[in-house]
Amino acid sequence: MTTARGLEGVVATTSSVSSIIDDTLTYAGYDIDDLAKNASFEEVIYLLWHRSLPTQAQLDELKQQLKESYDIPQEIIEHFKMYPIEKVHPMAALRTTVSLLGLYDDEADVMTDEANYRKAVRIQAKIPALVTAFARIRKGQEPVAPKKEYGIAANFLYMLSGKEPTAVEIEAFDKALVLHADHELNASTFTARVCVATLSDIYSGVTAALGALKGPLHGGANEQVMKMLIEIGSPDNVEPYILEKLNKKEKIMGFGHRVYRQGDPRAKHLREMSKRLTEQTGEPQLYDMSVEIERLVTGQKDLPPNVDFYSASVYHSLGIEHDLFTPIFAVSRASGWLAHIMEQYTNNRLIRPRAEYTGPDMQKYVPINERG
Ligand SMILES: CC(=O)SCCNC(=O)CCNC(=O)[C@H](O)C(C)(C)COP(=O)(O)OP(=O)(O)OC[C@H]1O[C@@H](n2cnc3c(N)ncnc32)[C@H](O)[C@@H]1OP(=O)(O)O
Ligand SMILES: O=C([O-])CC(=O)C(=O)O
Repeated sequence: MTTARGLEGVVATTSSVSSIIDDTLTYAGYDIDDLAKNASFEEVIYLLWHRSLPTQAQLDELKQQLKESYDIPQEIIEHFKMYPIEKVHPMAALRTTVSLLGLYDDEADVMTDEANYRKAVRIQAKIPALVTAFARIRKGQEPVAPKKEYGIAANFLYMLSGKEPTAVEIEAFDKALVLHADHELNASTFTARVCVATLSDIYSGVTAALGALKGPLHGGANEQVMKMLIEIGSPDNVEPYILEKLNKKEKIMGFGHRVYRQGDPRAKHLREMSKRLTEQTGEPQLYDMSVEIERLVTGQKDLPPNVDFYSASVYHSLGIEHDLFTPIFAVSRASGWLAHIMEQYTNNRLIRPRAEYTGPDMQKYVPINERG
């Protein structure tokens, strides 16, 4: 048996959802650069779930289905109110309440393709309301009901603040959702596929994926990037801060990637958005610091930024609280998880690798009163 630590380089499944080939990312064959420029998040959801871009009628139908499912059960609002709120991270709240949503779905354990698609629509539609309701309740505010005329991006911003978002904010947020929607067999998607490959239900798969996304080596990195920008404080402090971290062999959040070597194609879009938005909000130093960090980390370690690096200053510029950055990633990535879960069901085999044993040799049981 050969051991691949972290499964590096192991091809664990076939998939037609997305690909990373020679540092180019595609969703069902469409280059991410093309989609970032032209597609809406709802179009991308359709693309990931059907592997083709929708006609206008197909897009309208999906949007309608999503809108009909925007609301979350009142029981979940009441549940949020029972949390020890000051101690609960929004990713923990989201992970818990996606699982809870399954209790209120009569089809939770119905395993037909049609029922799974209907549940995918419901989960995708409700995650924004879960994130924004929790974000408000923890501040003593009532949740804001979704507006049926809004798409997912506009609705998220609206439900979070209770104010009408501007066209610039909606466009930026929608593009961020497009850029984060899927990424081949990343850790959270793999987790989802492992879970549902036991023929467990779709809520279990998304709940498991949320647990994996939460970690700082994966989706949780975007919140850590913002923490670092705040700690650094000013462009002058970037060099001593980064060099000290690198000397101590600490990781710089938002850099490096298991698959990309030349760089993450999504980062340049977020970099450009960060420049524009930080200028508009009067905090250009956040972008300046980010660029200086990139120059140093790339120069010293040859590690380019990943999707999480510039997304931090983008979300901050949209007025979003920093511990909501990873839940926002989940709002988008749910679309990819759901595509992969449905793909796994249609061509399922249990996922069960082996471990190379490194424990003690065969031993004889010793009764407890004879142990030294
Ligand atoms: C959406 C996403 O999930 S994108 C990734 C988000 N995560 C982060 O930004 C966290 C920081 N980055 C990392 O921890 C890693 O680059 C990962 C987890 C993304 C990829 O990890 P792996 O492929 O397992 O690489 P691994 O952690 O083994 O690193 C290889 C080498 O590069 C170094 N390295 C990797 N990333 C970084 C970093 N961000 N800062 C400093 N050094 C790094 C490691 O210290 C290691 O050095 P060594 O060989 O001298 O020990
Ligand atoms: O693919 C990965 O390993 C992590 C990543 O960039 C993502 O999930 O978007």
